Amino acid sequence: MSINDTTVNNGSQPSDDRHKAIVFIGPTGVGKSAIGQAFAHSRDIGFVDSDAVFVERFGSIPAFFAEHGEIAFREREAIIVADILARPPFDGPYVLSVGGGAILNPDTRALIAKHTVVWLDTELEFVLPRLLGQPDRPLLTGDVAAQWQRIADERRHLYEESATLRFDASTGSVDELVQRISLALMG
Ligand SMILES: Nc1ncnc2c1ncn2[C@@H]1O[C@H](COP(=O)(O)OP(=O)(O)O)[C@@H](O)[C@H]1O
Ligand SMILES: O=C(O)C1=C[C@@H](OP(=O)(O)O)[C@@H](O)[C@H](O)C1
Ligand SMILES: [Mg+2]
Repeated sequence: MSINDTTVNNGSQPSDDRHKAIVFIGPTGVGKSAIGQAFAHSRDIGFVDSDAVFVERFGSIPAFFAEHGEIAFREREAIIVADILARPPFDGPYVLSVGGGAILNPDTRALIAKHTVVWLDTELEFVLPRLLGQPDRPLLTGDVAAQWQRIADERRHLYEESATLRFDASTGSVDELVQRISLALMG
């Protein structure tokens, strides 16, 4: 199965462009953190990753999952995203990359709907080599391929409903993807 490169919805736009975020969502391993950061750098705007903020505040994500469980993680993740969007650490537009499960929270979905939401989409075959090399994702235990596919399938409708723009991030370098996303966003 292949994914069409881009799909643009007429998503709601924030009233105040000064604080407009470009929010990267999508399944774990697709490149939200790497591409979000490179995209921000290319446009000389701020970048924040909600997982990085989580680690600053609460330490390692796998250790937190092991000690407190997913529900506790989700509660803190939702608060972090809400804090960033309410009080952005930058003046002007900025990029926010969230964790793959952030969109599970309905309040988070409502908050990001006021911004430009870029869904980085892909399929298992493209991310699996990366995931196998990075055993730091607490939901991907045991059969990593089966777990990734199950989680991606469960969340797909939430990515779809949240996205302003869907982008096939399966192939291409980070810099190439940044250029393609820029073109798709700016026209
Ligand atoms: N297009 C790409 N090409 C090559 N490596 C990539 C690409 N996108 C991401 N990566 C690498 O894959 C890994 C997972 O990317 P990451 O940005 O952490 O994904 P996410 O935040 O969506 O989980 C990182 O090591 C990253 O550098
Ligand atoms: O998919 C998920 O539920 C998660 C994805 C991770 O972020 P990335 O999507 O950036 O890997 C991180 O938030 C945590 O391990 C949970
Ligand atoms: Mg990430």
